[in-house]
Amino acid sequence: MTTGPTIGVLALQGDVREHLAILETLGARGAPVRTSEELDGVDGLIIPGGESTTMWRLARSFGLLEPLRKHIHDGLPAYGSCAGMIMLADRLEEAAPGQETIGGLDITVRRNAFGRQVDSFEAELDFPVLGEPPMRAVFIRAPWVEGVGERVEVLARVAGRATGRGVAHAPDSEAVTGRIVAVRAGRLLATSFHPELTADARIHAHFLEIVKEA
Ligand SMILES: NC(=O)CC[C@H](N)C(=O)O
Repeated sequence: MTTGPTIGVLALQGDVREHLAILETLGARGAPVRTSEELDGVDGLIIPGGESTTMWRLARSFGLLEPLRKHIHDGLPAYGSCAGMIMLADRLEEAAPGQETIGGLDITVRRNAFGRQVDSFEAELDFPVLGEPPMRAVFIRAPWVEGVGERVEVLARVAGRATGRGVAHAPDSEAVTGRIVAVRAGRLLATSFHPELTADARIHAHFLEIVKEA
């Protein structure tokens, strides 16, 4: 019997259900991951948006931090959105005291980079590997990528055409224009924004391709 890959969604905290729902629309098998046994059974892992400090503390107290590090070091494909990007970063700016990450991606990520009063905004992003149309990206207290290592491919940057959403304001476009918000290095993919909150499934489909190649 041929079956597709199983994609785990780290289910300690954050928007787990939204990722599982998108996987379902793509016909992929999603599975929440809370234990190291559940982690052993997946072919790829999504780390959702949420709050990276909470996710880190829970991963540590559930004894998942080291298993996560080991699997990712050994080549498990992983995709992190927002807090998930923070969890995959090798280096953090504005980390909470003592905050650790899983790491694996040779990037420096600045937490809450778009500013305190700018809790939330949407922007159209050119995302060449996904083609047309541009990606409508939702940023919620989002990080940006401050710097990338040599082997990291930059997939998208903020173009400055941002619109306010809810009570938040559009960010000052001069300060944010050109900021890196999506990267890939080998089997690791990360975005500052939340594709799981829009109907656009192209990032998840792209991640499924990475998993299938691996
Ligand atoms: N929407 C998000 O995932 C926000 C991330 C959050 N600011 C953090 O540091 O974890």
